[in-house]
Amino acid sequence: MVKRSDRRSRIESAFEHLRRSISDALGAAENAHQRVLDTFAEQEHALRIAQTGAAKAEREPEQVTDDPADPRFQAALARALADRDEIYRDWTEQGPPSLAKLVEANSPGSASEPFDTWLGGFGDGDAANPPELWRIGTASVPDSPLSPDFPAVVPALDFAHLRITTDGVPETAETLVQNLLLRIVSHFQPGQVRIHSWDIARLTGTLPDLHPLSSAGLLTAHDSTRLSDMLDVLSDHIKRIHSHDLLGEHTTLRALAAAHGRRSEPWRIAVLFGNGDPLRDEQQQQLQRIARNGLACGIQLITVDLPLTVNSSIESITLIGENRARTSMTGPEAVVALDDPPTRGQAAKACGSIAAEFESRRARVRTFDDLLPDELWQCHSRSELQAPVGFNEGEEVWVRLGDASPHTLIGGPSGSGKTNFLYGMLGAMAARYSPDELELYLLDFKEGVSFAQFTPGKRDPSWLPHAKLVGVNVNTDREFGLALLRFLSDEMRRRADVAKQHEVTKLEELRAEDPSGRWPRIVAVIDEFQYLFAERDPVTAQATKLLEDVARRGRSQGIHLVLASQDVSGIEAFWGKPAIFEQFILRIALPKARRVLTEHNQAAMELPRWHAVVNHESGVKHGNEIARIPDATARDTFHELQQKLWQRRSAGSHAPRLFDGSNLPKLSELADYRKLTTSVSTPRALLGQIIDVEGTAAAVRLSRSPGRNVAVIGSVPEDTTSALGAAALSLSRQHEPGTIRFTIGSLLDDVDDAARSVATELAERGHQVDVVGLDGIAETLDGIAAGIGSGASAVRHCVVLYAVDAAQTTLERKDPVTRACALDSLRTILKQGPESRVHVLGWWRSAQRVKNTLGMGPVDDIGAWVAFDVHGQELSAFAAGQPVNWSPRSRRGLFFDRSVHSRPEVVLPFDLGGVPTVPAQRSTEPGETSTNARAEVREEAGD
Ligand SMILES: Nc1ncnc2c1ncn2[C@@H]1O[C@H](COP(=O)(O)OP(=O)(O)OP(=O)(O)O)[C@@H](O)[C@H]1O
Repeated sequence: MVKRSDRRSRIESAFEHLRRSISDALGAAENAHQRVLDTFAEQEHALRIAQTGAAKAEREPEQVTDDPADPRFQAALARALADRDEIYRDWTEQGPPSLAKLVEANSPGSASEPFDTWLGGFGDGDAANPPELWRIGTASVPDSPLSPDFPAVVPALDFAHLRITTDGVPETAETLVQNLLLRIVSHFQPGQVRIHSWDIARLTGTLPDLHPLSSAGLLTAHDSTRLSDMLDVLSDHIKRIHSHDLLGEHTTLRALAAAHGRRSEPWRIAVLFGNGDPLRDEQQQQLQRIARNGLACGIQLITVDLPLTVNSSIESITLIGENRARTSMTGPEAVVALDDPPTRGQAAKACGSIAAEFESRRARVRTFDDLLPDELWQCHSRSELQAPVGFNEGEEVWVRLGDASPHTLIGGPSGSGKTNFLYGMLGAMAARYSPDELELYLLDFKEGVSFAQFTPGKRDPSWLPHAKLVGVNVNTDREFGLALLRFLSDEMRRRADVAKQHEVTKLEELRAEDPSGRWPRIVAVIDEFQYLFAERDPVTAQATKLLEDVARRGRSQGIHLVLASQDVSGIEAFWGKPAIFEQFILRIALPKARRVLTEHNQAAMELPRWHAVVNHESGVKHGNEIARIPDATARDTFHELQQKLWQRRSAGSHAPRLFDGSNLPKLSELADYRKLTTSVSTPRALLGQIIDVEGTAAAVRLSRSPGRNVAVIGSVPEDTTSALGAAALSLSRQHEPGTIRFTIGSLLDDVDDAARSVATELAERGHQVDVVGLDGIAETLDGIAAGIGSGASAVRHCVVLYAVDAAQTTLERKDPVTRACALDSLRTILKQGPESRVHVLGWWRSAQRVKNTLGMGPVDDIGAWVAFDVHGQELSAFAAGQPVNWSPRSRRGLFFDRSVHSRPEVVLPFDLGGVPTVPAQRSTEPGETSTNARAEVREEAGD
């Protein structure tokens, strides 16, 4: 029995164990299950919190769970908030302060500062470097921890259009736009920003606080029914700016302004208030086009409730009620609390004073000084030259010489102010560009000394450091115009050759390739240039050819022509050659100028005094800019500037070469004369000065070869004695005493003093000089001829004969015994002398008389000649038989050296300085004088 009860208790305890085990096992499973459920619930909460946003889940937990107290939700929320804080930490600590700092630095003054610090003043912001971002309010990210504030800014002006979408309350948008525009118009000089507004819903225009700007034309409120007018105005601006300002390397006004340090056009901001509906098709398309192309031209659109889709940069602001907005700049998370506006009175007052300031600037009489920059010589001429020349309603009107407008034509009747205009333009350029950036070649064909101011004078030693050449009183010396064109053409070729070596084609590229080289732009001014083409002759033909060359190819080599004329209508060479004329893209028409602008452009006819039409579009009407031209020739204008520039000139700066057609060049000052030295094997006899840019001497080399004699032909003693004297004096300079001797034949009373003066001067220089009169000439020539027969001497012998033909009878007188005459001796000297170092420098009073001396044969013994007041046809025999086209003119000669010339060239006789060319008075008989002179000279020469 015991056994049975034991067994039962064991079974019961076994069951008990089993039950406990089962119970334990079941309990553990339930716990595990619960844990899994909890984890799952928490993750589900986390997922929902993530979908809703941690901040919203915290703010409105019932959006995420039915039981916000559920610890599993709380755990998930705590973790989400901790993660968010971790993610935001960097931004929270550094983002807002660094943003505020960036805005402060990049949006100075009215671009970001509170209204009360600047409202009511006039800005002087740098329009070449405008702020990119403009403040509209204070932003925060409500869902971020601590939610620190930061300034909310939007791009404006060149950088982006602005699209505003309202919440149905357009007044908020209007305040926002007004605030932004107030900041912008107050930032720059009055006039730098122009506003256009249009409101579909309001006939009276919008932006009431800005209304005072409209009195000065700074705000144009367009009629609500005439949107097209506004769009047309903007489209026209874009077209004009493209064809006017953006022709060169720059594709935006902003880039152009950055390169030149100034804004050539004001900004135009167009504000359009719509009603949410798109515009009519063609208006919408036009608006899209403006949006696409406007920013490059400084045209910014601000649209309100107007659908607009463009590829160009556009920022959007969406108003969300209570003066709050979201912007594309700050992203969807940030909310912008828009700035409160200033009071209406404050804003209107500020706009009123901006308008008044603009008006008063516009009305101010601008002077020559206003054409000058604050700092001299700060500009580079790599791509073009530009400078203001006048003012339009107070705004500067600029001219540009560059690829797009290489050359200028200036027209206006006498007294209309052409010379004054040139002074203004050249002054404005010379003040901006240093002489390494700009060189000037200035020629005035009219009588007078208009450009002489640029060269040193007796009272004022200053000169314009940019000027290389100044030609005044050139009216009869058309060859000088030709010489300038030839010089420019040669320079153009030289530049093109160097460019080629650098494998480029244009000056601009050459300057980039050769930054250390000196490649200034050249401006060549020819005033009254019609004189150059005044006759139908070879000068006109050559000038036309050269002008065409320079006009066409000068643009790429930085060579710019500025041609001015009273009347361009009669210039056949010009009008008959469209290829030339087309290159003169910049036209300046002074009041009543004819044919400078196109036929249908009559603007010059209505111009008031001291105004000009400046037109960079070949004179067509839409290129007209009217400018008031300041007085640049009055006292203390150009002259004062020249003084300043002269003081700044570099150490090596030389005064410009002056060609003054009314004065003769002084032999003693001529570079070619001063350069003469004794260390030459073949001396050169200088006869006059060639009409060229350098002022080269007309020189004949007296080598030991046949024909190296010089004939001076003509009946005007002052010219011919100058040529003979200059020849003798220049030869003396190339010989040590004892290595040359002179025999001066003074054969005409009228020139005896001139001959004797030269003889005295030669003797004073230590040379042996014999002066012989009519009485002794035959014997002297016979002696020299006989000497030639006995071989060459080491001493050069110059036989200088004043008026050979005056001794013709004497020379022809035959020796009764030998039947020989001195004329034969002269012919022998002419023929055989040069090889024996004996040269004749003779003056004959006509071409026929030279022939008489030479006899029947050819004229080869006269290798070089200079002729004054002799007609061309008389000279052709002396110029290898070619026709010589020359009408004599006062104080000019024709020079030909058969060994170097293909055709004769024009020369000026020299002013010999102390050595008189013609005697003032005669007191004694020629024979006596000669004898006395001989004695004197021999004495002085120590002979
Ligand atoms: N913008 C101006 N403001 C004041 N005076 C001016 C202005 N332009 C020219 N003048 C004056 O008018 C006169 C004639 O000017 P300027 O010599 O420049 O004319 P021009 O067209 O070159 O005449 P011309 O062909 O006869 O030489 C000068 O006395 C000059 O001082």
